[in-house]
Amino acid sequence: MGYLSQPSEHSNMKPISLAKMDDNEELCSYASWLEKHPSVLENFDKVMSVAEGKEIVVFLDYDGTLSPIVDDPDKAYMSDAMRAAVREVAYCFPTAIVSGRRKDKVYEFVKLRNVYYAGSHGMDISTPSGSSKCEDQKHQIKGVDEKGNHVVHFHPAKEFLPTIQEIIKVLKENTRRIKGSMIEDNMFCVTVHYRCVKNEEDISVLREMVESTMKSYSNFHISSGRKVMEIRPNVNWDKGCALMYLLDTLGFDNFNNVLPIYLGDDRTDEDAFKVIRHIGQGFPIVVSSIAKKTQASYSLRDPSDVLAFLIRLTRWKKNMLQKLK
Ligand SMILES: O=P(O)(O)OC[C@H]1O[C@H](O[C@H]2O[C@H](CO)[C@@H](O)[C@H](O)[C@H]2O)[C@H](O)[C@@H](O)[C@@H]1O
Repeated sequence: MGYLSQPSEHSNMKPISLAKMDDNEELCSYASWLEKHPSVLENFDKVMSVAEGKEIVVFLDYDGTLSPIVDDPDKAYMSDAMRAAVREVAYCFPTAIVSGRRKDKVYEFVKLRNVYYAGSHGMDISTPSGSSKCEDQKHQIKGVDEKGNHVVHFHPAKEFLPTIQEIIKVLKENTRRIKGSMIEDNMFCVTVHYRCVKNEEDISVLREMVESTMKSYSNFHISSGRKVMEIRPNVNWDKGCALMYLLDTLGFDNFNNVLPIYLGDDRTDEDAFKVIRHIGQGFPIVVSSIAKKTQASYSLRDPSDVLAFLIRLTRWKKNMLQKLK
């Protein structure tokens, strides 16, 4: 299943216990953390000095990166200013949004036709032509995307769809009495939300309920996110593999010249950060206002910093083009 031999953390994984269910663990002071993961905004010119002449490809996570974290996942709207900035960036560079959410939902929020979308933590990708290098040809199927374009869909977890629907039904039933909890259908994965569960004891009960339910589904594993438990099928695929797949299918498989920029705030984005480190060039950028363990080289504080960075990136490209005239 692996793509370009990416190592998997999830193969043969059983449901695991969640040692930590909070948003993030603060490690040290933000100031000392910033020395290791400097702000890409404050060091913009220095950082971008290596980018001249390179093919920049931009990858953006959605929740917590393009939209602020809110209580109701159905109301995680991005601002018009952010939408305009992403649109401009996508005119300048190939741009993809890689989200844990189902792809159609992300498109509903973003509403931009000039970006690529990868949903369900990368397990739902549509690109113009698919990949000839992909080891997993049987999961590439011709179809039509949300924008009405003829595309090749890549669905590495397709076989799991009926079981995922069953899990959603069972989880909704089993967790019904936990006030504030919510089960989100993310197509190829499931998210159990507890941001609005006010009673601490209920959070522990919810965790036990989910773990005990998932004992019957050994082909799935549980990971943690920002006040969520994520239930994902055991396929060797993550946001890092999605990044590689997108680079390849969009024609950027010559790693000498490509410079991926990936912005994300969550644990699942760390897989993409690792891949960029492995490629050896590009900018893994974590969005965080607290010090936390990360593979990212640079940081941005919050979505408003992300907005400022995207605007700056577009301006940089326009200046470059101006210089060439
Ligand atoms: O990969 P992402 O685009 O970052 O998606 C990860 C999860 O994001 C959403 O949940 C998070 O944002 C919600 C809205 O702000 C918030 O209420 C929740 O507590 C956060 O965890 C989304 O609802 C999940 O399905 C995604 O898996």
